[in-house]
Amino acid sequence: FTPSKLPRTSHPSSSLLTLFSTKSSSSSEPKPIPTILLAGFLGSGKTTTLKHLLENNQSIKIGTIVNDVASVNIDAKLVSNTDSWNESKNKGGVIELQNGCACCSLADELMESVMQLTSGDGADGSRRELDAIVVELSGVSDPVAVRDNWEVARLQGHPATKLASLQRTVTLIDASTFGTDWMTWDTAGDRPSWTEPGDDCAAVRKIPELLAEQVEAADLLLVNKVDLAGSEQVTIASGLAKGLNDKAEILEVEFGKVEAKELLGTLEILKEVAKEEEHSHGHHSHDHDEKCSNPECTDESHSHSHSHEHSEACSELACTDTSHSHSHDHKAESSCSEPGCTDTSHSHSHEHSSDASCSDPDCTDESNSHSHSHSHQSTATDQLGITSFVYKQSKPFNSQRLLALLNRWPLPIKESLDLGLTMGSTEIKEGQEEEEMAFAGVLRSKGFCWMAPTKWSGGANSDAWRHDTAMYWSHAGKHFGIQSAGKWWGTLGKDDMKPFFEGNMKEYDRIMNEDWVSEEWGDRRQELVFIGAKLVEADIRAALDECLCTEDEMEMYRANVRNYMDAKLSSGSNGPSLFDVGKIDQIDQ
Ligand SMILES: Nc1nc2c(ncn2[C@@H]2O[C@H](COP(=O)(O)OP(=O)(O)OP(=O)(O)O)[C@@H](O)[C@H]2O)c(=O)[nH]1
Repeated sequence: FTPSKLPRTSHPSSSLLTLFSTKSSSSSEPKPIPTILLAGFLGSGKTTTLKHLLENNQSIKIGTIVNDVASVNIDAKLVSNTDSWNESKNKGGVIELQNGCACCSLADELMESVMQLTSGDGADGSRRELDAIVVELSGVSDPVAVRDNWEVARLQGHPATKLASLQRTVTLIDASTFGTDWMTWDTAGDRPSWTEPGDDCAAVRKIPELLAEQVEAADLLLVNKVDLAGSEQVTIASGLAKGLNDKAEILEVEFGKVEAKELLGTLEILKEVAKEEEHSHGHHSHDHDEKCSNPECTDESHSHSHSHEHSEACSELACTDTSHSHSHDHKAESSCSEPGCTDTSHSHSHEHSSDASCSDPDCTDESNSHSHSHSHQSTATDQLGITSFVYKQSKPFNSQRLLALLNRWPLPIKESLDLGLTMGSTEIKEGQEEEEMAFAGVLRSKGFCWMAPTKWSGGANSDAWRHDTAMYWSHAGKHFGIQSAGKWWGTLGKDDMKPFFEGNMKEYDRIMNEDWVSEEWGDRRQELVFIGAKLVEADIRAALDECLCTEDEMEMYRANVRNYMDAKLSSGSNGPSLFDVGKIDQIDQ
C-alpha cells in the first residue's frame, strides 16, 4: 500500500483482488466504452439528471448502472422506466446495484454490472453496442474510492475494464442545502433513510467529508436546484464548490437540465454517433444553428436542444423552449469573452474546433473539445474571497503543540459561514487571539502531516510509530480528524522502493522530485492544503510554524531514532521492526 497516498480504510475492496481472468488484450477487442460516474448527495438531483439525459438524447445509446442505498432501488426503477420509453434502437439497459455503496461493498458488483451491460443484448447474445455508460452512485458513495477500485481492477486485468473505461466524474450539488450541509455535525447515519441498517461503512461518514470528496473528485460540477435556492445560496454553493475544486467545470442548472455533451464530456461520442447515423440514414442529424429555429423543422425524433453560433442570437428572445437548459455553444473567437453577454441562466460553455484560433494559453483540454466554464463562477469565488494555499515544511510537528493549537481552532458555525462568505470572517475582534482568528475562515484543509513521537519507550504508551507513519489531516466544515495514512516511503531506501513502482517509474520520479525532502528524512513532511474565505495565510503559516520542532527538539528526535534503532538491533530481533511496512496502521484508528 502506498504510504504517500491517502488510504481508503475499506478500499480498494479486498474482494476486488479475488480471482479473475488476466487475459492480455487482443487487437480485435473493441474500444472501451466511455464511462461516467454521476455522484452527489442524496436528493441532489442525480436521478433527475439521468432521466433528463436519457429523455433528451436521441442518438446516444447509454447504458446505466444505478446504485441506491435503500433495499428498494427506486432510482433504478425510474431510470429503467425512462430507458424503456426510449426509441428501441437507443435503449442502453439499466442495471441495479443494490443495498450498499459502490465505493466499497459493491465494488465487485459494479464490475460485474459493466460486464452484464456490455455483454449480450438479449436474443442473439451479441455484444450490446453502447456509446456511453453512466453509473449513478448512491448519495453516500465516494467517487474517488470507486475510481481507486476501478484502477486496481484495471491493473489486475479485470475484463470489465477492457470493455469500459472510467473517464469522468460529474457531481451534483443541491444549491439549496449545500451551505447548511457543509456546516453540519451529522454523519450520514444521523439522516433518516440515508443509509440502510447495518451499512456501517456509509453510516459513519461525516457529511461535510462526503460532500468534499464528491466535489473534489468531479470533472464537472452541476450546481442544481437553482430555482429552489436563493441567489445567495447559489453564490455560496458555487463559490464553495469552486474553492474546493477549481479544476472542475461548474454549471448552475435546474432539474439537471444539461446537454448530453456537457455531461458526457466528450464530443467524440457524439461525433461517432452522428457519423454512424449519417451513414445509415443519410442526412438525419443536423447542426443546431439558425436552422434549428426553423419553424418548418418538424423532426420529432430529436429534442430540439439548441446550439448557437455565438452571436446576437445567443440572447435570442424568440427561443422559448423551456425543456432545455440553454447551454450555448460558441465558435472560439474574440466574442467568447464578450463583456456584453449577461445571460446568467446559462453557463457559457464553449465548444470550438482545434484550429489556429485555439491559442488560449490556459486551454489545457487535450481532447480538443475545449469545454470551458467561466466568468459567472469565478466571479462568485472572487466575491466570496475563497482562496487556497499549500503549507509545506520538512520538519515534524511537535505533537503536543499541534494538538493544543487544534484545540483552540475555532471551527466556524453555519451562521458565521454565511457571514464569513459574504462579509469576510477574519476580522479580529477585541479579546480574541490573533492566532485563533487566523483559522476562522478555513473551510477545508487536508493533506499529509508528520508528527514527532512524544514517547519513544514505555510499551503500549509509546508512540514511536509516529516516526514511520504518515498522518492524513482532514478538516471539512465542523469536522476535523487526523488519522494514519500508512508508512512514509522514507521508511525504505530509494532502491528498496523501486520494486513498488515497477511499471510506474513516473510516480517514483515524481516522489523523488516533489516529496523527497532530504536523504535523512525521505518524504516525511508537512503538506497541507488550506481552502477558505479570506484566509490570512501568513497568520496560519506562522501558527503552524510555531508547532514545528525546534532545532533542539530535532536533535533529540535524531538521538531517539538512533537509540531506538540500537535497542532494536541489540535485542536480537529480526532487525528494526519499526520499519516493517504495513504493521501499525491500526494503532491510532
Ligand atoms: N425544485 C427543484 N427540484 C428538483 C431539482 N432537481 C431535482 N429536484 C427534485 O428533487 C428530488 C430529488 O431528486 P432526485 O433526482 O431523485 O435526487 P437523487 O440525487 O437521485 O436522490 P437519491 O438517489 O435519493 O440520492 C425530486 O423530487 C426531484 O424532482 C431542481 O433543480 N429543482
